[in-house]
Amino acid sequence: MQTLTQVLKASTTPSALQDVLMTTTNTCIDICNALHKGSLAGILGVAGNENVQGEEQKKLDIISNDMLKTALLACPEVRAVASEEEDDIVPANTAGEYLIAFDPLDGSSNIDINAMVGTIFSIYHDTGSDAATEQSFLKPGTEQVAAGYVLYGPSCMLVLTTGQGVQMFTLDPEKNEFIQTQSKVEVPADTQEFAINMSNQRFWSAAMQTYVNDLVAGATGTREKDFNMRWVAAMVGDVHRILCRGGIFIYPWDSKSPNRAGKLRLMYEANPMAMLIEQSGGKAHTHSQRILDIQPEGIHQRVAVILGAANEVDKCLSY
Ligand SMILES: O=P(O)(O)OC[C@H]1O[C@](O)(COP(=O)(O)O)[C@@H](O)[C@@H]1O
Ligand SMILES: [Mg+2]
Ligand SMILES: [Mg+2]
Repeated sequence: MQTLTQVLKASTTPSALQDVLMTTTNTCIDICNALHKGSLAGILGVAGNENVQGEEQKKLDIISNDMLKTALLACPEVRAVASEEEDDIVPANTAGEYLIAFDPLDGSSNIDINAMVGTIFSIYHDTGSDAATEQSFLKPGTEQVAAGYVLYGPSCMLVLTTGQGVQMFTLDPEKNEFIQTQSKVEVPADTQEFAINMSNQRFWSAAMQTYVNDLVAGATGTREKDFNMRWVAAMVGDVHRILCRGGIFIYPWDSKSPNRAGKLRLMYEANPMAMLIEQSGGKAHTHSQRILDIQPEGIHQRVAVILGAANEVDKCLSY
């Protein structure tokens, strides 16, 4: 079995990008080790601040953000970073060639119940003689050169794409190294499993309510087949399930917050997951367009997300 380093060395991935990927994923191993210490290290609970999006920050949101920021700013190939937990982009080395956007800890509400969380990252190529600005990051997801996540679950896993399919790696905790455990991930086009936060049902659009009602009606309704439901409450866990055994994941627009397009963030969550899903043969859309085609207007922009099994995403959009 090959290590991540060996897989990258044998690929056409530019060596500078390999450095960025190794820095990112090695830092995730450090985050994993910190998570495993849990209460023993005094790292659980709330930090007492809000992020730029008005969400309560957990101590681990800040710790994992600081760990990634510190490591990436010290990497000569990194031009700038953007994070869900930072108000503004953080310029690094002007001569660096890569921009990294990340959600340092996805599924924050799961931390205190010892359930699945993860780190999601998205990488763009960018050069220039001046320091990077927010504008440098505002590229559509089609321009990502790599995307992935590290899932801190019963085992620690890295799921990665550099635009040539999706590979899975499992952390060997004795060697502190990711080992390739799946070389080609494929999402089946059809499914009988969906993921959505049902408690928001009355706030969805009429069309979304009809679509989900038809799923719930199962074999007795127009779909004429039963559907199972799962909700990890961490996008990283729900997307991982879809990459492992298929399904559809939806975080739609809702009228609880009518002025925002959705809950999830385009740069840190939707774009990297959309690249992974498309690279595995699935689809990723908002209510009206392909996620990877969106021209971002701001680094903290939110979007509605409908992703997973290609035929089921099409079915949902047909409503
Ligand atoms: O609280 P809800 O509605 O179940 O939302 C869960 C969703 O929110 C998120 O936790 C948002 O991510 P953060 O934890 O990074 O803010 C997603 O991972 C997840 O899909
Ligand atoms: Mg998140
Ligand atoms: Mg987060």
